[in-house]
Amino acid sequence: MWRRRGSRLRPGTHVLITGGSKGLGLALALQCVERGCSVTIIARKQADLDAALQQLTTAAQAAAAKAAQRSLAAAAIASPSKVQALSADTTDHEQLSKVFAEAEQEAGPMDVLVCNAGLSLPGLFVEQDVSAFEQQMRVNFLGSVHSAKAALPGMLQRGSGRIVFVTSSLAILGFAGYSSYAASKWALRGMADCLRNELLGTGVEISVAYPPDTDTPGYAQENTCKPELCVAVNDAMGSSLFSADKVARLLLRGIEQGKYHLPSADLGQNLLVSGMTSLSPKRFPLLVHVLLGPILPIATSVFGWIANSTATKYNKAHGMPQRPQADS
Ligand SMILES: NC(=O)C1=CN([C@@H]2O[C@H](COP(=O)(O)OP(=O)(O)OC[C@H]3O[C@@H](n4cnc5c(N)ncnc54)[C@H](OP(=O)(O)O)[C@@H]3O)[C@@H](O)[C@H]2O)C=CC1
Ligand SMILES: CCCCCCCCCCCCCCCC(=O)[C@@H](N)CO
Repeated sequence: MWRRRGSRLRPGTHVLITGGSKGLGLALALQCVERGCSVTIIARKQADLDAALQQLTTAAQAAAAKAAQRSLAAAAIASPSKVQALSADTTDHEQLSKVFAEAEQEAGPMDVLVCNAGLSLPGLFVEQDVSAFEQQMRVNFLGSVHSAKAALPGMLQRGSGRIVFVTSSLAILGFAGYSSYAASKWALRGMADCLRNELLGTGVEISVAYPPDTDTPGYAQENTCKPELCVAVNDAMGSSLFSADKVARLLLRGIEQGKYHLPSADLGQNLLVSGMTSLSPKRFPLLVHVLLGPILPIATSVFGWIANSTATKYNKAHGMPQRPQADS
């Protein structure tokens, strides 16, 4: 097995989070600040950045006061961690490189980059415009490519760093309503697998996150255009909604442990991730899989059957053209 190097998130560690002004990104930023890390958040809208920066600054002051009370490191007592909020669009390479340089000038070399900025536009394939495919590819996939490309040269030069790609449960499986979104997240997962192999031994490491449904502004937004069929399949599989705090806590734990596949709050999902056929390390030790034997493929088949029968019934009930019946 490969030796993992954890990324301790301690005072002074500089974590840069794209899409850190809201939702999961903001939850991650707040928890990093609580640990005393220097945090840079990046997003487009200035008003949201300002509001987030205020929250982060308050959290940084509280963390410094708490550290002082416990008389921890003198440095932490003297100065709360650095927090900054910078406006950039992750799909614009030039803008992004400029703000990354600015961020590093202020808070030191970037130790951890979290490529989190993204959006979900659910829709049925036959109804959704190609522009939705393009937009999600541009932000979810290419935005993360630009971010990683802007951070990598410095990390390679220093021989250390971690890049975290936030994908989705929909980078492990797929069902009705997510054809455009899942494609962008599967692309990201594929790139991460290749990049991980390419960077072995350089000291720069990769992590991939697969969040489940998470209670964020983005989730509320996607629900305004989610097709009924998508909701039906999602519900039939018993998918639940998790708080951004909980999802963020698990991700940061996985980052600190140096995991490639970051843990999810959902056991079924963790098993699915572990069972993925790829060359990347298993989420659970190989022995667990050997001992589980046929149980995992049987369990995933049951979920597959549920997803398929739900969609088949829905399409029949809602007047989708049906396959002609053979003459009897
Ligand atoms: N919530 C969920 O159920 C799940 C979410 N995810 C993934 O987690 C990530 C975060 O999601 P969530 O917190 O729900 O999203 P939110 O919509 O709540 O927040 C998205 C953040 O990304 C920023 N952002 C969006 N586009 C860009 C861009 N082009 N350049 C820079 N910043 C951008 C937004 O700010 P601004 O608009 O100002 O730029 C905002 O800060 C996404 O990648 C999403 O796909 C994965 C699985 C489940
Ligand atoms: C042993 C086998 C167990 C199988 C468990 C299967 C559980 C399926 C849950 C599907 C959840 C989909 C979440 C989408 C999250 C997302 O990305 C959107 N909210 C877009 O933002």
